[in-house]
Amino acid sequence: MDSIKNLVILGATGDLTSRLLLPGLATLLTAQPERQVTVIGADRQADEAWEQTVAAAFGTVQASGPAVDYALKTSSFTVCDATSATDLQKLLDELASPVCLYFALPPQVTMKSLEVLNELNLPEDLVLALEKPIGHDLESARELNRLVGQLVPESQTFRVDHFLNMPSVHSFTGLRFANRMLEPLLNREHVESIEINYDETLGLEGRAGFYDSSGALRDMIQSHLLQVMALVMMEPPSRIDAVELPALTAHVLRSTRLWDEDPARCVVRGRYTAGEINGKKYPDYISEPGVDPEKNTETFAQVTLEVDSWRWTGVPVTLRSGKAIGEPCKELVIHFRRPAHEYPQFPHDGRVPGDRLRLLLKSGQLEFELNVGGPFDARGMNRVTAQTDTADPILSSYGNVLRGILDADATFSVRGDASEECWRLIEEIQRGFDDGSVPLQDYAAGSEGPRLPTES
Ligand SMILES: O=P(O)(O)OC[C@H]1O[C@@H](O)[C@H](O)[C@@H](O)[C@@H]1O
Repeated sequence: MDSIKNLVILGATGDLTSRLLLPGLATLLTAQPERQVTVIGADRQADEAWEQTVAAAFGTVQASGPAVDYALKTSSFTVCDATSATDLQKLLDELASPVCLYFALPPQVTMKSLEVLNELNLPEDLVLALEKPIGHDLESARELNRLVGQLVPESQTFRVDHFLNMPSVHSFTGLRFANRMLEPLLNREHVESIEINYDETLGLEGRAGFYDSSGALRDMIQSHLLQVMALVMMEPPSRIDAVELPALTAHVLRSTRLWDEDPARCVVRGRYTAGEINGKKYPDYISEPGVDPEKNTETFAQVTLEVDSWRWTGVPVTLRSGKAIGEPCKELVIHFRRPAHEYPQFPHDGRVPGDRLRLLLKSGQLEFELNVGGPFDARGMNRVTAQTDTADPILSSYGNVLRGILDADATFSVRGDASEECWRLIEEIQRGFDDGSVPLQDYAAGSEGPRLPTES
């Protein structure tokens, strides 16, 4: 399929468009000056300031060059109710194919819109881009995937996950397969445990409407962290393409189960209470406007899993994400096993600690924490941290997302069955929430989060 020239954003007046989609597109257009993309903003109400919105969003990333100028010149806004058959048919009839419909809409509206599209004559090469959440449980995810499958083939369906498209996550894939230092070690023989942590200082930030029905488990673990885990732990692909990666990441997710049958022993959940971070005061989560205290929504979730496969059985993988955390880590950490043999000349009678590789997800910086020093060196053995700065990416996460969509390349998109596997796991965890075996612990905003199972 030709690369897509007409990008329709449904829900264009929303925050996602101005904060992430348009700046992401601008990074792509700056990097690829020959690309011609026309952005059509669409929403129920007219937006007289659309051109300024596009220009301002492009300005946030210092976009420049012919592709940026072309997009600024050709962009337009159209009034379109995404749940109206007449509006959608008119919109599609007026645009030259191939077209992408990007659903930057609340999930219920997206679902309604997909149902309406099912009644229309759709162009054969129509591409659909769907934001998370894909459903709210396993059954609704299946229903959504079934509906989308009636509209367009899977290869034209993009379930967006911007973590899968983070520059740091892409560069880890490069590090793993572009040299021999890492891939031979990534298995149960050499790896002790893996952590993926995404703690944020952010609190609710006025998002109760969405977040209070979601919580940390669904907002962050169901989607982003499980996807990153699957990419990091997949078998080596024979090609890096939209056939291999979605198949291999789905394989990891199918092999994943809770570390312990009893969620109480491998899941932690918490909710922040009042506190302060960097001089900013946070109220109790339950006092935030729009929050329903009866919902018991968690703002912190930690889950330990096992990928039950020849490569990974026995290696605990912990995924963690919390809001209002004092010193937030956003990282992938691979803990290696200790050396296979002990030498009395080494510290602690030879029991030196295992090495550690840490990837900072936001900056892309890599840290290797290694044991170094000679056995007869009077100074003894040291730990050194070597840092590799891979920051300054050309495309932002959403730039990568949009490159994939506009080139109809689903290599870093979430396949339907993978989204369902994630819900299978979430439902197992949810059972521990519902029966009270995983208590909702309080933690003060600004602290490290709730107490973990190993802490007294
Ligand atoms: O750090 P980033 O790229 O903004 O991603 C984190 C955000 O990802 C979003 O998908 C979640 O809904 C937010 O709650 C979260 O804060």
